[in-house]
Amino acid sequence: MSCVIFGAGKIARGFIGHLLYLSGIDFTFIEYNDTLADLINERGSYTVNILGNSDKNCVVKGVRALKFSEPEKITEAIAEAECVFTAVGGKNLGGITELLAKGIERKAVTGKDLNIITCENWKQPAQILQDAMDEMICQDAKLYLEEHVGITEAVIMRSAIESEEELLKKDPLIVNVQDFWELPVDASRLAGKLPDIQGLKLVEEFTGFLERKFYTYNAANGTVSYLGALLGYDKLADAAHDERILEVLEGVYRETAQALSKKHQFPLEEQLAFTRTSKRKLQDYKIVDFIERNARDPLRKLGREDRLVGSARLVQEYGIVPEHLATAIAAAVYYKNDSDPFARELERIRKEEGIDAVLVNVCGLDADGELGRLIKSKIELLKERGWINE
Ligand SMILES: NC(=O)c1ccc[n+]([C@@H]2O[C@H](COP(=O)([O-])OP(=O)(O)OC[C@H]3O[C@@H](n4cnc5c(N)ncnc54)[C@H](O)[C@@H]3O)[C@@H](O)[C@H]2O)c1
Ligand SMILES: O=P(O)(O)OC[C@@H](O)[C@@H](O)[C@H](O)[C@H](O)CO
Repeated sequence: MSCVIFGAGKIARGFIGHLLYLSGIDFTFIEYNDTLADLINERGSYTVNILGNSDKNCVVKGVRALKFSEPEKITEAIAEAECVFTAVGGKNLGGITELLAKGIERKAVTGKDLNIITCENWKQPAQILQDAMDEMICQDAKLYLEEHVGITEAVIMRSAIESEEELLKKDPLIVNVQDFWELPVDASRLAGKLPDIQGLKLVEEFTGFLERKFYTYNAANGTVSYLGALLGYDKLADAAHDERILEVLEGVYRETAQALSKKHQFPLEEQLAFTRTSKRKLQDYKIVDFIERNARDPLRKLGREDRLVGSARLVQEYGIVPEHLATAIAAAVYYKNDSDPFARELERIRKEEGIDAVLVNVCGLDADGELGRLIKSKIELLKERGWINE
């Protein structure tokens, strides 16, 4: 029995690889970055640090990685696997479809079930892969794809964070993770059975779970991070205790909870309780997480379907004015970080082409539409407060 994990980054190593190792399941990472793949093969092991519960720290041993430049070996690994996970980032899913299709075609010869589980913060990642496979798979493997391949989603609630410089010197593959162990997976799209993986929880009524998590937890992370960055914070939990940020955060929770409970027909109280678990996590000092990690790649995080603009649009659809989400978006538009190429590009667009260009080309909004105007009014408000000084 074996599994394959596309990606060998923080979630791949710090959650999926960790759970598979604890379950005694053999697995192979498939990594785009050759240097990272080489490092994994050279060292063959890495440490997972459980934040606030070091008794549970774990050395994951016997690990190996294939590079994207080894398509034949990747095809073989997928053909031998029972389950394929992806943790590459939603925007990179298109970069793995060719390899995945080849693997499925090879696996078709065996006629055995294969499940593919996305582990991404993204809108409908399983559907993206399903559509791509439907289009790419050769005629001979089409029936196999239909009857024996499940393409489904997991919701990743554990945070996996880069470790401290000192520890990285000893083990460059080390990952710091939240003391959280459950991996919910949409059961309705599976083909046959999954291997017995510690923490994996099959959820029959999955509808909207990923969207609820994305537009609650990640919208909240974005809010705290982009406002926190403006106010000079470095760590997430510190920013999540600042009363000025909390006021916006509580408003964001109210807005998203109302829309999500209406859309997915959950009682509002249940959705509000979910927001409280998000707030507790954000404020947990044991989870040493950084504004920079959470704010990183603002071009993606300001995208039309992503955590802030996506949730603001959803909120509007349900007749609610996304006042607080618009404040968070205004802060994100002004995110600066010279060491992040995506933040540098955002700054360039903002300064050279103007706010409307950010709203149109980054956020996919009409700059003079209701949300566009609301965001611009919040930018003015943040300037008046002295939070934006540009
Ligand atoms: N880190 C977290 O706390 C966390 C929590 C929940 C969900 N997620 C989600 O998990 C996914 C992975 O996040 P992560 O934090 O592990 O990121 P990461 O950057 O640490 O890892 C992503 C890995 O994918 C590799 N990759 C594979 N194919 C690629 C391609 N075609 N182009 C570019 N890179 C490619 C990268 O080289 C990198 O090693 C994302 O969708 C993220 O939103 C992360
Ligand atoms: O992983 P990203 O870059 O999509 O987003 C950064 C964080 O919001 C994210 O990793 C959360 O910590 C994680 O989704 C757990 O809720």
